[in-house]
Amino acid sequence: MAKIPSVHLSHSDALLSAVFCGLSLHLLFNKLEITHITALKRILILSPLLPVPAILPHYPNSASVAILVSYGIVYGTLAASILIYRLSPIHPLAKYPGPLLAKCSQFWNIYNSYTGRTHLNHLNLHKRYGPIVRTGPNEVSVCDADVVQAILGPDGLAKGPIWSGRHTPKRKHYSLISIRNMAEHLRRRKVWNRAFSIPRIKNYEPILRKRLDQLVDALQAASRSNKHVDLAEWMSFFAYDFMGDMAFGGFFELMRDGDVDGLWKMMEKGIRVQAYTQHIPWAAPILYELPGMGKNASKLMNFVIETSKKRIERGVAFTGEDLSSHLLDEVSASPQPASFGDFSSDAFLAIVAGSDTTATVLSNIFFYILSDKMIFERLREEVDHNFPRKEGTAPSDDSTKLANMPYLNAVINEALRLQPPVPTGLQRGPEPGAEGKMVGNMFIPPGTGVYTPPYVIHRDERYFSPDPDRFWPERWLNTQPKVITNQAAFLPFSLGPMNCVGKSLAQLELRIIVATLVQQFEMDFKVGWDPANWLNDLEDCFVFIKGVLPVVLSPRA
Ligand code: HEM
Repeated sequence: MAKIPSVHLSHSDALLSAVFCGLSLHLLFNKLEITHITALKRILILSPLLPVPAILPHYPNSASVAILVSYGIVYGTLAASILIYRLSPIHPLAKYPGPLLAKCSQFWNIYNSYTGRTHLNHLNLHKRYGPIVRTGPNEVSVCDADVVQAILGPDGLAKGPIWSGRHTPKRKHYSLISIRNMAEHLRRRKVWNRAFSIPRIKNYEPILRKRLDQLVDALQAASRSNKHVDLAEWMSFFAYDFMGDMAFGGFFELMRDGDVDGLWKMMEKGIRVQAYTQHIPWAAPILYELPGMGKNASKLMNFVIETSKKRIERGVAFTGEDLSSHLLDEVSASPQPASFGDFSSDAFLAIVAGSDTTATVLSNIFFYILSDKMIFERLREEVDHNFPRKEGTAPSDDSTKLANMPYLNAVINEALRLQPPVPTGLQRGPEPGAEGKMVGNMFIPPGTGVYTPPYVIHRDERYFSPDPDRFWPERWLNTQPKVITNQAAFLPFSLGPMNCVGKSLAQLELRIIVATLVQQFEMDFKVGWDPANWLNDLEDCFVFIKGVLPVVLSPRA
């Protein structure tokens, strides 16, 4: 065995050298956000060996004890130094109040994600501590409409640190949503803006109508069996099939075949894993190496990669205009297609970002309107008035009319307000490597994540009153003088240059589906089912993961 060199220092100086090594590691990690797994492993494994030559002469009979002592002191010092710094008044976020455990460690946030209660937790924290709360060692949550505009708006911050932890480490290519460099984000966003511009969305209406007809037929068939259906599952399958059409011109048939390939389940499991890794970007590469952790995300990604290849083979002439035709620039005279890596990452993003969110909002809308039959009836009256059944007109015939139906849009807005599908995770921060930045009167130090949690802001009575916790669509109708409905504090699709690019498409989907189903079906919760289950089962895993919504349907006479 190779002889370990030794350095002669007194016992206490030798131990101090290990303390010094631990402090230096803290300084290094404080300066640099190291996410390169090999570099991280090397630093963590090799650096505690540096003090060993000084410690060894004091343990002449056992080199392994000397090594253990060195590792113990280095890691112990590193942990203690981090903790003391985080709780000390010199920490740049020291002036913001928050729970002690949150200031100490991100494990507090991981635990909250594990319970699925992050949205409720943030709500309680803001009630207790006020508009700015320190929710992590290097994190704050802001519930103040003016500052929120400054954070998310055009002069605001870049995507926050959670996006480093949400990116699958082995993938070299980033999807639009996880790009933290603002200039690069802007560059990649252009093609998405084009694909989801209002005139383009008109072109997608026939695809939406085809899938809507399929949904209505399937629900009618299900209603004939006299059994209840899980309406939330149907909304998910519908949204997934439609996003498959939108992104690739086809390939998904969950409404027809059920989730035979386990695609929806894979997506949900992947979402849960990311909800943990987002809190500790530096450890994400290590976590993803644990057995089972990245399995579902990579299975789904592989499925999307295969589908992307098939889509390229088919070409726009076969599929018609879809998101891929824009990402691949297929209709241009001198095409400048995205690389295959960027294309498949963005196609993956469209499927996840576009299906789960829409399905959750649709499910929430039906949950709320079935909970209050007066609302259901008022909505149906408006739909019937605009699309009289005896004249044979249908809501899907006229999207412009749908956009101008006040009560329909009030119902949709109210569901988006009370249960925004991204309840907490709108996070921004200074770009990696950049200096800190002022937003409003707040200085945001480098490495900080700033949350603007819609779930909390939407329930603040400064912005929505009276009864901010009540589902009350009338608040959106501007008919009563004392009602406050502050549009600037309404963020279900976020704000600014990194907001939801699919907002107009999503609104179209919501209007068409809700108006059609309300007009075509009688519906009620399954007898004996407790509606309180629905809200209890909503879990904040960055997006909401939902439970079951058992509904009995019958075609309207
Ligand atoms: C009701 C349904 C939807 C809601 C509530 C919603 C909400 C959101 C939110 C809150 C964000 C995060 C923005 C941020 O970090 O500031 C987002 C991003 C995004 N959404 Fe949606 N979304 C919905 C539907 C859709 C649809 C149908 C698509 C179509 C593909 C879509 C595509 C995207 C994309 C690509 C991003 C990333 C944008 C970027 O980083 O520039 N979303 N969405």
